[in-house]
Amino acid sequence: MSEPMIAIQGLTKRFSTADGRRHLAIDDVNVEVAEGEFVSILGPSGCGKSTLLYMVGGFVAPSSGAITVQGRPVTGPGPDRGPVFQEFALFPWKTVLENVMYGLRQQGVSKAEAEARARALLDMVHLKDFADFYPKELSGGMRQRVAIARTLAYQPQILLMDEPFGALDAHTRTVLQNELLGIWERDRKTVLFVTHGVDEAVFLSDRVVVMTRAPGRIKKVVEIDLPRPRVRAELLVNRRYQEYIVELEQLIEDVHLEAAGA
Ligand SMILES: Nc1ncnc2c1ncn2[C@@H]1O[C@H](COP(=O)(O)OP(=O)(O)OP(=O)(O)O)[C@@H](O)[C@H]1O
Repeated sequence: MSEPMIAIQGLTKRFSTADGRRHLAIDDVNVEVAEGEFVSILGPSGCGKSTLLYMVGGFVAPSSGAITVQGRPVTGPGPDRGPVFQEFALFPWKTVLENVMYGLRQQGVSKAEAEARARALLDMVHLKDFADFYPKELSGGMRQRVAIARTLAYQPQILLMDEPFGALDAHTRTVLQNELLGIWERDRKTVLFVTHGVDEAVFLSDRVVVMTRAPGRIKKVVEIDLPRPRVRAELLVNRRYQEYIVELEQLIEDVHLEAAGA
């Protein structure tokens, strides 16, 4: 088997709480993600999904265990891993075009080339006519599209997405899920995608990693064996799709019951 794109081994994270105690957030997580694979992390609030993603991004250091990307240990952020995190807001004082160009300019790409690439990406996320707008003039869905374009601009091999569509209305979420799948099917980046949504996880993913309540451990990894390209209307009447939804809903319910001591 070829080397995994991301290998997470024995990963543990402890935080110090305000009163000086140590809080175990992630406990002995082991998972491998293959190149080009779309893997979602699903679990209850506070189980450590974001922390796991931030550690892969190199923004948070593990307490123990190891993360490698293409065999190289993660020691900090790098251009091979592109974050799409809600709190990584767009620069409000820059236009949409300037926001998408920013990372490229930082990397030393010439202004003309950065602009050409940024415009092509804005076209891809259906925002070509909004290049000169400022973030505050856009809807939440449009802002999230800009954030995705900005990350794609510097061509990371891995996309790290932390509930990127969580704050959007149901219709916009569906539209952006379709767009993300379209982009992914075209250039097959490796994606690690944190979500609370069972249907979102099944629709998008090759595999879904279900986590327990805190401290977050892996409860089960469910392989989603559904044909691609995926068309929502077809999946909704697909019996296997429905079975995955039921299986994952049941797993999430079990996680909550276990935590309640039932
Ligand atoms: N910087 C930090 N300092 C102390 N504790 C932290 C820090 N970051 C996260 N935690 C704790 O680690 C645990 C996991 O948090 P995390 O945000 O990773 O969970 P999550 O599964 O992403 O939650 P949600 O689904 O609600 O976003 C929580 O108990 C949280 O309070």
